[in-house]
Amino acid sequence: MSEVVSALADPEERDAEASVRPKRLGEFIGQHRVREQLDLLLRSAVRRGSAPDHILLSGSPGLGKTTLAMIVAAELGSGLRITSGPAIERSGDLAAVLTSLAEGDVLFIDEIHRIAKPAEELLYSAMEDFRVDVVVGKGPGATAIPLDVEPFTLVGATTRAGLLTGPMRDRFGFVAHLDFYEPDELEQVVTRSSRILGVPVAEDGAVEIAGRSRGTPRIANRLLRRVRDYAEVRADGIVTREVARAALRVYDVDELGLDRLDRAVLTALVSSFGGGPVGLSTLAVAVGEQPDTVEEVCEPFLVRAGLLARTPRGRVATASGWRHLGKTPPNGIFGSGAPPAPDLFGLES
Ligand SMILES: Nc1ncnc2c1ncn2[C@@H]1O[C@H](COP(=O)(O)OP(=O)(O)OP(=O)(O)O)[C@@H](O)[C@H]1O
Repeated sequence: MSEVVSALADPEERDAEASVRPKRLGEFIGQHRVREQLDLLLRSAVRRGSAPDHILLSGSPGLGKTTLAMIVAAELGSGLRITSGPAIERSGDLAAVLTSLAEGDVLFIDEIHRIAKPAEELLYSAMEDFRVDVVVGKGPGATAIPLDVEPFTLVGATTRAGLLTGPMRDRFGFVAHLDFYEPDELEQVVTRSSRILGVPVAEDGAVEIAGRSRGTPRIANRLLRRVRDYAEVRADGIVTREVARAALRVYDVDELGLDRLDRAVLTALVSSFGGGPVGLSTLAVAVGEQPDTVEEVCEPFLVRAGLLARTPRGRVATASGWRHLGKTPPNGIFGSGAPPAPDLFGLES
């Protein structure tokens, strides 16, 4: 996957990201409705002196779920424990985390839809009754030992809300979906981060970066760092529109913000499969990526940008998708009339 949108494997990138992470709700840009609702939830809990309801956050990678979980703990003045669904393989792993929580702690479970089934069941009783039954031994001699869990708030994050089981979803008292950000909000993200990082950015430079950030703050911050590198080495250090454009050409980010992988997906769809429909796994093989990456990282933005649509028969390139690649869409193709609806068949999870 392109380094510009890939996950944060690099510790340096992780540190750079942490340094610009908003610490309090008031610093969190955009997502006004979610922010207002969270503000009420947290303030009322503080006033009552009790733990707020469990919180479920869904949305594409890099939209601020981890940031919000940290903010929840900060606003409550509570401790924060962070884990992830794939890291919890056995229910014993989860029981150990749960029973070590202090009263009022916030437990953040990223990718909660990937938690193993037995651990998920253990989580139900912890969320509802602040109690877990730890099974000791095997077979007929196995005994369940009930253990108390201090009242805590679970913050679950998922990129695939549709994959959560009903019982799991029902146990969250507050459910919020994070949307892609508007360009003016991303411009604020870029301006704020440039101040923290000490990078001189002209207004038109911030606008240019924001417009190519795929609606995602993480990408806005990452593009800012790459454009800064370019400005320092090949220009006078100031990020202007021209500098941003030249830098993003080097990094293969086009004017809509599509990177190499996004374009590879769209190109495969149009050139190898005649515009579709084609199944997700076939498309993923064609671009040499995991189906999950194509589905969770590329598709939500391509769908939102109106370049790709998901249909019951598979993925199809819209007329705008063809045109974005400089090709003429065939007659009668999906989306050649009205602008395509983001997810016509409700397949987006
Ligand atoms: N609303 C926001 N305002 C300012 N910066 C933000 C906002 N949301 C996210 N960011 C920035 O984007 C980066 C990525 O955010 P975060 O790690 O919270 O995303 P995420 O949704 O948890 O992603 P993933 O699902 O991949 O873990 C953070 O470093 C943060 O600085």
